[in-house]
Amino acid sequence: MTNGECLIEVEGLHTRFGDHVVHEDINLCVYRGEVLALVGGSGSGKTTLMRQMLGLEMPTEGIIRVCGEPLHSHDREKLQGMRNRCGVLFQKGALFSALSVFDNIALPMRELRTMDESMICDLVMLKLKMVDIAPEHANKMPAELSGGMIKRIALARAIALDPDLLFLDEPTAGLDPELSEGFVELIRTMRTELTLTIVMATHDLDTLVALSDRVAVLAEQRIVALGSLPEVVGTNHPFVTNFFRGERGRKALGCTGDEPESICDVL
Ligand SMILES: Nc1ncnc2c1ncn2[C@@H]1O[C@H](COP(=O)(O)OP(=O)(O)OP(=O)(O)O)[C@@H](O)[C@H]1O
Repeated sequence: MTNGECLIEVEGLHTRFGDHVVHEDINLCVYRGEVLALVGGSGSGKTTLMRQMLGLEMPTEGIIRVCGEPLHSHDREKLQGMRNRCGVLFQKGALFSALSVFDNIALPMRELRTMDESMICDLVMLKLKMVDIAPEHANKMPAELSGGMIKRIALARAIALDPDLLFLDEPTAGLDPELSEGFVELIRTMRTELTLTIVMATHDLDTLVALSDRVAVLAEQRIVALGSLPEVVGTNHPFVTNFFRGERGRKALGCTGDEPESICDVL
């Protein structure tokens, strides 16, 4: 799945907002082709780290390299080119409320200024199809849509420019378990079809288990655990213990009590 190439490399990253220290010496590599999940308490700096990886915010110290090139030394044009290779599904503001479904998905294509309207129309309809939304919804406004549809359309916009990298901030937040399962399945399909590398922040254990190849746990301003799910679950850190162990963790990890020598042993 991955070829060992660091698509995103974070080195010695520190983030401070005034006196408030959010990150202290974060070092991380996101391998091409993997799904890396960022896990941590509220305010542990997951969203900030993703925004920094996108070049939307500057760390106080440290370097982020994308494809080997330091992000924050990029000029505006280069940064925009890099951003065009990234799709983003942020928790808040998933869609522009004043734009129709069609125009929301068309927006990144129009901003490129390289496609004519007929090509944009074909591509928007294709993206809608990819996320399982019927064409008759194209002219609807976001206020007319259910939460599940908004997520799918926001995903269609995130993949509008066929990105290499997808950032997902709490992708299943606000969805009931059934819708959440369907959405996770859709992300899995996209990941395979588009050979995406995904960085995702989530509190949801089911989403984490279903999608991630590796997990990075942010706590006390640092990465306190990093690795595959079994490696992380086996870590003896209070946040990890609270987050993964107990009934909730056993359920999400599918532990029935009959597994010989498995991840479930430590839960
Ligand atoms: N622009 C900013 N100015 C000041 N403080 C900020 C700014 N952006 C983020 N913060 C603070 O940095 C901390 C980390 O925020 P961030 O949103 O990255 O956390 P998070 O782990 O994504 O949280 P959640 O799980 O609640 O979304 C928070 O305490 C937040 O208030």
